[in-house]
Amino acid sequence: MPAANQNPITHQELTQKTPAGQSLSPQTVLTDDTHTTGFFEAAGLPLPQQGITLQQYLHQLEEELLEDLGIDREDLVTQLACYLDHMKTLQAGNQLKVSSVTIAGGQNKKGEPEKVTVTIHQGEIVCIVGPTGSGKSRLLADIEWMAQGDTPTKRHIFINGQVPDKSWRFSLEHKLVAQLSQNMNFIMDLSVSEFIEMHAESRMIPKPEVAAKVKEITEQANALAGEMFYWDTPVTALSGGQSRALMIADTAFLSTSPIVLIDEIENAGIDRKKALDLLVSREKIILMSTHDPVLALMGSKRLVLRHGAIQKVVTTTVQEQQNIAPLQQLDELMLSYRHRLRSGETIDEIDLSQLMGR
Ligand SMILES: Nc1ncnc2c1ncn2[C@@H]1O[C@H](COP(=O)(O)OP(=O)(O)OP(=O)(O)O)[C@@H](O)[C@H]1O
Repeated sequence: MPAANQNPITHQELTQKTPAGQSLSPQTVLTDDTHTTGFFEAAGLPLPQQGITLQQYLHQLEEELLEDLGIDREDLVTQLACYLDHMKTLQAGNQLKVSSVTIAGGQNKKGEPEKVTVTIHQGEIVCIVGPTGSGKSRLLADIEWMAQGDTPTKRHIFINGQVPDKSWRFSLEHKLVAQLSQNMNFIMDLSVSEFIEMHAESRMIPKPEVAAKVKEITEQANALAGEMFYWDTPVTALSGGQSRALMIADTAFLSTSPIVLIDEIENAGIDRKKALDLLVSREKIILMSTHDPVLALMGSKRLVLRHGAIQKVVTTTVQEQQNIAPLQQLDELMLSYRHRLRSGETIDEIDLSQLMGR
C-alpha cells in the first residue's frame, strides 16, 4: 500500500475542483468500469482497488509518483471529471444514428419567405450552388448550429425529423457535425503527427492503434495534396491546400460525426474527387458548397441559392451524371495548363485533340 500523502486534499477543495454538472464527488466509488480504468491507465497511475472512493484513492497516491508524472491531486480530479464528461458526450453522439437532416425554409435577405423543405438522407451528397454572396456559407452555418429560427435566415434544422437536443447545439463537444471550412489556419505549435495524435486521443482511439492512424492519415492527405509533407512537419508550415488535405483525411478516418459540411473544396487545389471518395465511403451526410460543375454533378441533388434563400432544388439527372466524365476531361486539360504555368513553361498552343477524340 503506498504511503499516505502529507497534504491530503480537503473535502471542500475536492468538491470545488469538480466541474458543475459532473456526477463526480469525493464519495464517488471507483468501480472497474472501462472509463475510469482507461483514464488511470492513460495517466500512468495505479488502478484503484474495488469499492474505494475517489477521496480514499487520492490519499493513497504517493507524492513521488505524482511528482514524476508532473500532476497534483487537484488537477487529477479536474482532468478525471472532464474525461468522464467527454466520454459521456462521445457515447451520446455515437449512440445517435443520424439518418436524415431536414432544412425547413425561413426567409431570404429581404425577409420574404423561403418556401422550401428539403430532407437529406444518410449516404447522400447534396451540393449548394449560387452566386457569390447568395448565402451558401450561411446555410452551412445554419446546419452546423442546428438553427431553430434564431439566425438571420430564420431557418429550422431537424435531425431525424425532430428538433435536435439542446446539448448537441450548444456543447463545444457536439459531434454531430464536422465542418471543413475555407480557412484552415493552424495556430498551434504542433507537428502533423502530434496534431493527429491529439485528435485520436480525443476520439478515444486505443493507444496501440494511434501510430497506424497517424501513418494512414498522413499518407491519405499526401495523396490529395501536391507537394509532400511529413509526420514531423509543423502544422503551421503546411500550405492552405496541404492543411485542407490533412483535415479531410483526419475527418474521414477519425471523425465520428455523421454530418460533414464542406465549404468550397475546389479552392484548395487538392484532388477533389479523391477527397469526396474518402469522405463518402464513411457513410455520412455530406453538404458541400461549390462553384465547380464536376463536384456539383456528383451530388444527388443541388440546392440553388439566391438572395439568401434556397430558390430551387434540382435533382441530378442521369444525363448530368454521364456529363461528369467529359467535364472531368476538360478539367484535366485546364489542370495540365496550370501545371505548365507553374513550372514556368509558356502556353503558345492549345491542344484540344484529346477532347475531340473522346
Ligand atoms: N436569409 C438571409 N438573411 C439575412 N442575411 C443573410 C441571409 N443569407 C445570407 N445572409 C448574409 O449574406 C452574406 C453573404 O452570405 P454568404 O457568405 O453565406 O454567401 P456565399 O454564397 O457563401 O458567398 P461566397 O460564394 O462568396 O462564399 C452573409 O453576411 C450572410 O450572413
